[in-house]
Amino acid sequence: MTASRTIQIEPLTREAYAPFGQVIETAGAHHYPINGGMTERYHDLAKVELGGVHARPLVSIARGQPYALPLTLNMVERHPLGSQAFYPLSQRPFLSIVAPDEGGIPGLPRAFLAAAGQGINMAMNTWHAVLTPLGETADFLIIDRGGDGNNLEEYFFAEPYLVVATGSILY
Ligand SMILES: NC(=O)N[C@@H](O)C(=O)O
Ligand code: NI
Repeated sequence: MTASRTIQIEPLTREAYAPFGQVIETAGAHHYPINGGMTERYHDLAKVELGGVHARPLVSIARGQPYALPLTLNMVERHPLGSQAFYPLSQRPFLSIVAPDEGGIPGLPRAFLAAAGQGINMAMNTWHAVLTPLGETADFLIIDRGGDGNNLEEYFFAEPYLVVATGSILY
C-alpha cells in the first residue's frame, strides 16, 4: 500500500465536513425551550434533500456490524436523488468516509471520526463509504430518500485506500 493511498482519520467538525454535508449535534446548535420549558429543542440541524419522482423521506434503523482499523476502502457510493443521515442511537463513535466529486468520479477520500453524540447528514450525491461503525455492533437512525428511480451509484477504486487511525485518534 503506497503512502498516497493511506487516509488518516480526522476529527469530525462542522467546518471540515461542510463540503460534504452537516454534522448533527447539540454543540453549537440553535436551540430554544418548548413545551412550557420542559424540553429544549435543538432545531433544524440538517438539510434533508429529496429529489426525483414521488420522493418521500424514509426513517429507518440500521444495526451495523463494526469494522476493524486499519480499514481497506475498496468502494464508495452516492445517492443522486437524496441526502442520507445517520444518527447513532448509542454513544459510540463511527466513521464517516466521504470524497469530493471530480468529473463524475470520487476524488481523495477523507475519513472523519464521529465522536459520541455526533451524527451526520450527507448532502445529495455525495460520495461516501457505507455506514462504518467501530468497536461494537451499533444502531443508527437513518433519514434518507424513498421514491421512484435508482438512488444508488457505486464506484470501485482501481487500487484500494487504507484508512488508518493516527495516535491522536482514539475510538
Ligand atoms: N442503503 C443504506 O441504507 N445505507 C447505505 O446507503 C450506506 O451509506 O450505508
Ligand atoms: Ni449510502
